[in-house]
Amino acid sequence: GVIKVYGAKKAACPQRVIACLIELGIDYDVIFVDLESGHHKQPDFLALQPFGQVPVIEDGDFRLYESRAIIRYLATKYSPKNSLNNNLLGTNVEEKAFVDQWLEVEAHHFNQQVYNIVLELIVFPKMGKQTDISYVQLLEKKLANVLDVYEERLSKSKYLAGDFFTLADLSHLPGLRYLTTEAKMPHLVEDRKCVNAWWTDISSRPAWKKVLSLDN
Ligand SMILES: N[C@@H](CCC(=O)N[C@@H](CS(=O)(=O)O)C(=O)NCC(=O)O)C(=O)O
Repeated sequence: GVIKVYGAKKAACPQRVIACLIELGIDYDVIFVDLESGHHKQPDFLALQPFGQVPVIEDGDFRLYESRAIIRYLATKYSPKNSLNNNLLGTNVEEKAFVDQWLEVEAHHFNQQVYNIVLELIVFPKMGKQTDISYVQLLEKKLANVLDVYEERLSKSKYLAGDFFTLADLSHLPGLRYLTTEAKMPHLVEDRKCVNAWWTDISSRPAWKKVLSLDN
């Protein structure tokens, strides 16, 4: 049956899952969860996801949350077997390990800064809360140091895990989009030749462009 994605098409972590579903050519339905109205904190949703966050997927009677766990599950279950150039999980043990390494780096180093930048620059102002500019400047500095590591890696490898696009690259798409648009920090990407070439490449993939064309 069709996979259900509880979330919103404009929300970063649901976008991570939807991009993966489209890359794999899997049918899905988004069940809108209105974060603005706090639906994600209501008992009916908390029964699906105890932390009150989106996305959650349902694949038949199998339910899963945490977007990075979801994309690993989808790629494992639905990747065309023995396909070389579009195996999102990597094609050998070392490459698979690099996919895991860079997914962890994205979650613990990259996303850590981007998430707080988005809170300070986008979420808090919507809630009438002041932006802590000096904290944003600290986050930007930390993120610059993280992206220097990416620049070094991408000077040696076309994609983070090797010669092909994998979940490690895909996982960065929502955060990099925020950074280069609403967060008004495109220089963090554009000032780094290899990071910029990588971002241009992965963000021009049809699946990601499809995600950006979805409403709500
Ligand atoms: N680690 C989780 C994070 C999910 C998350 O933070 N989702 C946000 C929405 S978004 O960041 O994806 O846009 C959310 O539900 N926030 C509401 C809340 O945390 O109360 C994942 O990867 O799924």
